[in-house]
Amino acid sequence: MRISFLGGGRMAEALIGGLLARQIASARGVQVMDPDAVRCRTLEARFGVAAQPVLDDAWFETDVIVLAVKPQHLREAVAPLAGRLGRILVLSIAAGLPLGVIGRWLGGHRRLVRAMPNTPALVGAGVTGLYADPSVDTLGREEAERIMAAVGEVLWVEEEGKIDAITALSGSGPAYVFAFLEALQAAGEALGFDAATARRLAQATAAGAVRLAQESEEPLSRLRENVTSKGGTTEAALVRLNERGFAEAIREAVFAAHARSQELARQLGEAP
Ligand SMILES: NC(=O)C1=CN([C@@H]2O[C@H](COP(=O)(O)OP(=O)(O)OC[C@H]3O[C@@H](n4cnc5c(N)ncnc54)[C@H](OP(=O)(O)O)[C@@H]3O)[C@@H](O)[C@H]2O)C=CC1
Ligand SMILES: O=C(O)[C@@H]1CCC=N1
Repeated sequence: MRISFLGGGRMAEALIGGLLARQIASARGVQVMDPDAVRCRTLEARFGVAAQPVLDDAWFETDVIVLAVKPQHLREAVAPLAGRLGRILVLSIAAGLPLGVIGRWLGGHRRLVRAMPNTPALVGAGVTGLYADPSVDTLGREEAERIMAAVGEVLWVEEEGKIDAITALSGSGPAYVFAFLEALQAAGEALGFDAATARRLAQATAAGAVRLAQESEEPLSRLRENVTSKGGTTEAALVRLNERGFAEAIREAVFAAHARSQELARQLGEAP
């Protein structure tokens, strides 16, 4: 597959790494356009792909264009693409921007897929939600899925609105997990461990708990109960978490991210 990236930042780098490692594309089949020439040189040195700060005709000799710039920059970034796309599949990973808006910016292009990955993609452990414009054929869907599967799990949704929900849950989700780990590390330090030891204990606990959950068919509540001896230490901790409204705080956080994803396009002056 030939793949051109508009934007060569963190997510593009994760995707390029996964695509090359899994041989879904060869280095010769990947091109990047990013206005930062230093960034281009970094990507060229790391992956052997062609990266440049300008769009030329060769960049359009591709099967798929991945839109990997910040939502706030996307309108300006895609303006030079309008009318030059033909049958190229456009795969947007930008948060909060509906396909209707992107299609308009692309001069009415409909061969569009919207994806919402997350940063564990950097280590091949991402999860991505995908939504295709109804006009996209099976080949287009397969191409999009192969690209995103190079960096982790993929999940299709049939309603575009669900991409905003995926953004709130798994797109932003790694930050909630890191915030939890930071808090656990800080508590460990307060109990007298040095930072490295507290971090190691927090990370090993989270990794082990997630693996146990993945390998178990039990509901998560049962796994929690299995740790919680009556009158024991865990119960003492969970009482405090509940008093502090832990579950409500997570719910409110996810709903805030969801609302933000829904309002991003409106803030850019675009109705979906
Ligand atoms: N980070 C995350 O957790 C996730 C991000 N996303 C989405 O992925 C997209 C990319 O995010 P991320 O990789 O984190 O962002 P980065 O800022 O790391 O990468 C964006 C890159 O695009 C470049 N750029 C800016 N303007 C243009 C332009 N006109 N043409 C081409 N390239 C341009 C930027 O250059 P410069 O820095 O010089 O401006 C930068 O190198 C965003 O839309 C985001 O919503 C999706 C899921 C998760
Ligand atoms: O914070 C953001 O807007 C992006 C989208 C999901 C994760 N990061």
